[in-house]
Amino acid sequence: MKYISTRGQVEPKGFIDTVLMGLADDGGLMVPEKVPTVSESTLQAWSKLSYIDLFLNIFALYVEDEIPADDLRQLAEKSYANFRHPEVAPVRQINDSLHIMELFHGPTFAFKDVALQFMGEFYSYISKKYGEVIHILGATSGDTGAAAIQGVRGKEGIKICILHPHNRVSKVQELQMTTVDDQNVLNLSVKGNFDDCQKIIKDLFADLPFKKQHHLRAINSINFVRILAQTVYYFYAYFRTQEAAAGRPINICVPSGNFGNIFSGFLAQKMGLPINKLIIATNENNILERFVKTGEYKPGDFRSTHSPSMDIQVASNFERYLYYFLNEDAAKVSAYMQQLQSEGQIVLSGADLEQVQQDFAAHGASNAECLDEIRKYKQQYDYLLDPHTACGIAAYELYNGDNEVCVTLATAHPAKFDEAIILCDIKQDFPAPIAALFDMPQYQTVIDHDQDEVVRQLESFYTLQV
Ligand SMILES: N[C@@H](CCOP(=O)(O)O)C(=O)O
Repeated sequence: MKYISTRGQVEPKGFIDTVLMGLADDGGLMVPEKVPTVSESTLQAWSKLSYIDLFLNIFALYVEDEIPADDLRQLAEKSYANFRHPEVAPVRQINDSLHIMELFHGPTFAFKDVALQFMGEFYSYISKKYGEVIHILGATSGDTGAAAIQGVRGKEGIKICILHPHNRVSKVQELQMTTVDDQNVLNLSVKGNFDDCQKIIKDLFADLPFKKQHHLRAINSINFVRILAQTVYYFYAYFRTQEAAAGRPINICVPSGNFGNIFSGFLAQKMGLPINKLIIATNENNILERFVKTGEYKPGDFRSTHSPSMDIQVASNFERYLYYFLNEDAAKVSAYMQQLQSEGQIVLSGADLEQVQQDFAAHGASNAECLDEIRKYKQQYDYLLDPHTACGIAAYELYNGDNEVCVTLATAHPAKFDEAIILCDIKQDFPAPIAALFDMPQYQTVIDHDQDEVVRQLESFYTLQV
């Protein structure tokens, strides 16, 4: 299995080099040269596997012999040992048509742990086995940062710097990141929004001499391994719902900001998982909804919402979708991305738009809708949704058809977003690890939205002996 760039200017790479490269050196995103497909009989055989065995079977198709099978098993077992649920990602049936896959049983109570616990172990393995220097640079709207830091804190040979938007993440998200006192962690709180943070890190990754000199590694979903690790739970969700669905089509509804989570579902579908509909849920930052409904992909005005992890206008994995949408034509992808940069938009119409609408349905929930869903599900089912999952539920209610079953992905635990829960007049008890954060000192550097300042911070952090 080799990996290539969506823009076609990178020599094919193996799995490990692809992970280490992160953002492709030509500015594109790495994708498998050929997506492996699985037969019906394989799906049948996989449907009874435990989460870890399923993970190993799927990874085997992408990693081939680059990592010995025993090593990969150890890495996977270590990655999921800290999850609070033995199934890793359990599925709960809420009513006849709705199932919720709880992806928040990892150390930082968000779906990001599922991939980032593995990435932490993987980077540590690569650092020990090959002596690679691992200097992680990432941007977060709240959840990725906390999960990435948790995945590598205190690990030898690894340093991590995370940019988050100052005062634009929830209090718990901020505490999860900034109460970590390990010397290998640097939190930069940037006066700006998530898109500003993501742009800074992408520009630094695109500066190849800088990237090489400082051994920059990515943990965001620009890194293909993030996508792959998330693909596993789509298979798991499908298999765990099949019995209750009793032959009815199964849809999956996905709260998504950076398009990484939903793209993992798209990849699972491409591999042969018979997901009926992929439903994108987002908030008032509804670029993805507008794209699916009108064909116009155009970043709009940034809004602060009750679901801050999805406060994103420029969705980085959109480019991976474009690549497959354009029949893997890298020259066309480059032209579209060039157009996005110069004209600020991409517009699809006619048969192209119809194709997009076959691939996805999408809904951007308003702030009011989000809170209404939280109240409603607490009242009707005594189930407390976090605000991102609530946006997902709003989308499920709109797009799940009669006689269809839907798995909505619960991407975070409500305790991470008490600001929204309080607005619904609901009182929740915090799980102990979250409650403990409020008594801890914080470590972060607040900086202006200024790339040169980030460079200065990185240069001193990466040369620091820890
Ligand atoms: N919602 C994310 C934003 C970054 O997305 P990623 O999937 O590319 O890491 C967050 O919580 O940080």
